[in-house]
Amino acid sequence: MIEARGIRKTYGSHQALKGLDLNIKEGSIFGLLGPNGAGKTTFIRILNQILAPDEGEVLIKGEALSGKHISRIGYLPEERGLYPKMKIGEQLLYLAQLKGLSKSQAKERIAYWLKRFELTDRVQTKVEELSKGLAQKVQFIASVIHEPELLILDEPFTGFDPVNTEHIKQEILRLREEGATIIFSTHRMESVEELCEDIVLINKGSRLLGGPLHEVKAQYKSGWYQVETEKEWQIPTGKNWQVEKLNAQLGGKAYRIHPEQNSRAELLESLLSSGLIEFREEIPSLNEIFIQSTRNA
Ligand SMILES: Nc1ncnc2c1ncn2[C@@H]1O[C@H](COP(=O)(O)OP(=O)(O)OP(=O)(O)O)[C@@H](O)[C@H]1O
Repeated sequence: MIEARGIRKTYGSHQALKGLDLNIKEGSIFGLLGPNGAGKTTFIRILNQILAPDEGEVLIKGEALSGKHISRIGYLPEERGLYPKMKIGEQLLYLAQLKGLSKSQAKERIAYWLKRFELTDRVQTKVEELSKGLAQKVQFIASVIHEPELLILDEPFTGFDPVNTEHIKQEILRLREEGATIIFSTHRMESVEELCEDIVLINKGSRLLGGPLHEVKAQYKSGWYQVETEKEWQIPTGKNWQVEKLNAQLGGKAYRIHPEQNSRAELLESLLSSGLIEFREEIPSLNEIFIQSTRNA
């Protein structure tokens, strides 16, 4: 859906993007990650054509990104941009028409979305009279009202309570099911783990790592296992395995074990003879991967 090649952007003497390359698959939820100041917003602004790159190109379905794509993109910016004095209904009507909907189409979709978000009775309420979470819902509606093919969500969960966060997650998944490609930028790694198939982590304007989330996680495995056995377990003789004792959770004996490479089968066999209750490979969280990789960069 999106191919970015060699994107460079400089503000004054500061290079915000230093030749960024990335690919985003059609119909996927793509995590655009990176520490503060990495260049994520700059890239998002380039996709939205608020900024032009100094060098490089962005292709959308193989075509150079241009003005004609604007109505096919939806954007939920991190800095929210609603007019505080406008009523919700008027506000959405205005924004939907800006994205190319006719008045009657816009009214129909507004009614549909306000109902979905239980805001129908607030249609005459001014944005400034809404709580942060309700205003966020209106902003979310504004970004999806024209049924964009590409939806860019910058920190979409800010200001939402856990129930509304879950509601928005379900809406995002539903939009993906309906065919939208979604770019999701956030510092909340646990929601990236829940939603994204592919990620890119950018740091200081360049790609640090990326790919399918499960492959990224596999690359960062430490080789440690957490296990619980019914009986005391002894390391088989002649093995140079590292072992730490843990608190048992299931009434047995618990360990953290790092066998030598390619010894997983042997480890399992040995544990089985002590009555294996639980066996779990330690998979690093995306949060750990983020911290470790950006610290080492
Ligand atoms: N208009 C601007 N003028 C000058 N420098 C800018 C401007 N906008 C961004 N920058 C700088 O460019 C770099 C990248 O900023 P950008 O906003 O793209 O980062 P980000 O990854 O979105 O960060 P955050 O996670 O903090 O939102 C930063 O060093 C920032 O200070």
